[in-house]
Amino acid sequence: MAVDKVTIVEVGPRDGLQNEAGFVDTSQKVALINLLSDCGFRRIEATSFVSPRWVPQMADATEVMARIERQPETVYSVLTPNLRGFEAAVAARADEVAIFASASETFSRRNINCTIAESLARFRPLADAARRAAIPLRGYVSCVVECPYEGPVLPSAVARVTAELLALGCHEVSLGDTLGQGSPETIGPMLDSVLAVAPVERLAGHFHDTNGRATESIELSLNRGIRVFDSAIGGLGGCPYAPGAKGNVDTMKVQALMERLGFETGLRTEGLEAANAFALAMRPNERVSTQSAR
Ligand SMILES: CC(C)(COP(=O)([O-])OP(=O)([O-])OC[C@H]1O[C@@H](n2cnc3c(N)ncnc32)[C@H](O)[C@@H]1OP(=O)([O-])[O-])[C@@H](O)C(=O)NCCC(=O)NCCSC(=O)C[C@@](C)(O)CC(=O)[O-]
Repeated sequence: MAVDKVTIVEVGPRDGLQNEAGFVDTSQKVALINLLSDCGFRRIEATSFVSPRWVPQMADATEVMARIERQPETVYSVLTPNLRGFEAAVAARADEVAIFASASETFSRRNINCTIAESLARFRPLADAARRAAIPLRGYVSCVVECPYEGPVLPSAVARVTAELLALGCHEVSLGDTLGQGSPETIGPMLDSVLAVAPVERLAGHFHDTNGRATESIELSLNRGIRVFDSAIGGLGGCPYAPGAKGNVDTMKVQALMERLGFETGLRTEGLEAANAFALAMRPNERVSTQSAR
């Protein structure tokens, strides 16, 4: 019988470390990514080319990309908010770039300092440049069920932004429960709405684990046919513009869930344990709370 496969996108080095209090040394970031590369991940989100004034933790993006030991089969992806970030990502030999929009207006303003419509307009030249350079483009939608500033988010708003990102040329859109407040009761209707406008094979789940219910949301998403999930080793991180949000769902938890449900991830247990121990050891006690660039 063919085994059903799931891809885990390891986002700890970016989504995790962007939120740590105090600057994590570049060597530590590089060592973490190298350990993750040894686990068999085919997709690692390594860093982001954003404004260092907004997210100081990612100020060493170019150096991180230059120093990691790349596995030939692994895609090293980076976040890019604008054309400037894209150009820096290309120069750093990123294999994939990710643009990030929000389903909530206030989160969009707090995170990237523009409205949702403005963000989509800003992404267009970036998407065109990515197409010309044949660099795969990933999209994110933040706040798919709840916004830290506006409260519950309408499923139709998530579907609208997802459709726009796909129209821009994203090969995949990752649905972000930024605040980690999702449950099957809220994730279900959101997925219903998104699946009405997007093919399931173009979607990924990105769940933070603030309430410890991320694996329930993943299980529900699996039942709807989603086979790509983002997670962070050691449960690292959060989002600097989502006060109160805890880290991404822990990669070890997702791996255990997939093993229990009979899905193959291609990840090596020994490697995961080593990377997990390293991530836990590098995790400072305190996180950044709300940051403001202005
Ligand atoms: C989008 C901007 C740049 C707008 O920021 P802005 O202030 O409106 O734009 P700006 O053009 O005036 O630029 C401000 C400064 O940044 C510089 N700058 C401008 N662009 C770049 C660049 N690419 N790389 C390096 N520097 C850049 C620019 O040169 C200027 O420098 P200054 O004059 O102050 O010295 C800013 O808001 C920003 O960088 N935001 C990023 C915020 C961020 O990274 N948030 C976390 C990631 S999203 C997330 O975690 C959610 C996700 C994806 O995981 C899914 C989920 O869970 O929901």
